[in-house]
Amino acid sequence: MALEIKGLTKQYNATKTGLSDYSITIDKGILGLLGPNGAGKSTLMKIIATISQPTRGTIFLDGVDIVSNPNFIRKVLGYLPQDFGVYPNLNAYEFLEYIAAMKGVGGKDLRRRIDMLLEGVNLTADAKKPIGTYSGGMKQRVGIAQALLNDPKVLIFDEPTVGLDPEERVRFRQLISEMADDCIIILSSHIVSDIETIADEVAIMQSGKLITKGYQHDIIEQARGRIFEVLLESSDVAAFKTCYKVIDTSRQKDRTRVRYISTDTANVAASRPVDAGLEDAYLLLTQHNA
Ligand SMILES: Nc1ncnc2c1ncn2[C@@H]1O[C@H](COP(=O)(O)OP(=O)(O)OP(=O)(O)O)[C@@H](O)[C@H]1O
Repeated sequence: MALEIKGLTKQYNATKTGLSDYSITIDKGILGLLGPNGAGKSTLMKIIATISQPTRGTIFLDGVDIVSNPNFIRKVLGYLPQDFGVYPNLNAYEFLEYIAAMKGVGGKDLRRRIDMLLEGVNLTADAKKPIGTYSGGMKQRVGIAQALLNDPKVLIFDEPTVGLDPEERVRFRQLISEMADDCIIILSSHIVSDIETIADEVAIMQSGKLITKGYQHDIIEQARGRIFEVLLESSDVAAFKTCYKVIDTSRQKDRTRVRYISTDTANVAASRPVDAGLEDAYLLLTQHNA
């Protein structure tokens, strides 16, 4: 199973472009979408979920054009939008029953499936309370459960970890990892470490364009030899930031350890090269293409 996206463009109006000639092939497994605000992540997800129409371009799922045949993907789609809304007076169980009816999911196994999903997102104990009384993270978990109701083969999660505490993030990761052998799973996040721990492959986007896509180690490789650390007098850090892209700083007694990107070999005295991670590569690649 594969999604083949070619030349996808979304022009919202004369000045706003959501996607610009975007092409990517997405296979089974978990693909993490990373990109700064406004990169086009939600636009891409909405178009794949057939909520929004592209201005130009094609999307084929297993050879079928889903822009002109949206029902082909809708039957196998689970989607958690960024602005997921719930009915505050329904409890989680009733809400999932309602969504099941909307999706045409029924049958004698429905009750068991809802119970299993509520267990999967750790809401069994609260399933009979009105959703209006839930915390943001609990509502998000209802959203995750509804996306899984129809045993989807294409799963799209727009910022699924927003509001989840570390324990619930781990639970989410386990839940979708179990499905990844058999599904195309696309998720976006602003939190690089979330993508790092969840995704097999990563697509970095910016200004509606794909910058790079690949397995994490191949993307990290692109930052090899470009990441350095130096110990500076704390009073010198502000000036340093005007010359270099600083990734992180940490106070060390009276000095500050600065992690930074240099596209030349570092020419700052006392700098040392350090191993790159996904966050370093992300910042390097998005800075380079800005
Ligand atoms: N309905 C809309 N009308 C006009 N412009 C839009 C609309 N939706 C998105 N845009 C614009 O399209 C671009 C891409 O937005 P999009 O929401 O897809 O980015 P994103 O990567 O999901 O950002 P974020 O991480 O902030 O959610 C932005 O410039 C945004 O302002």
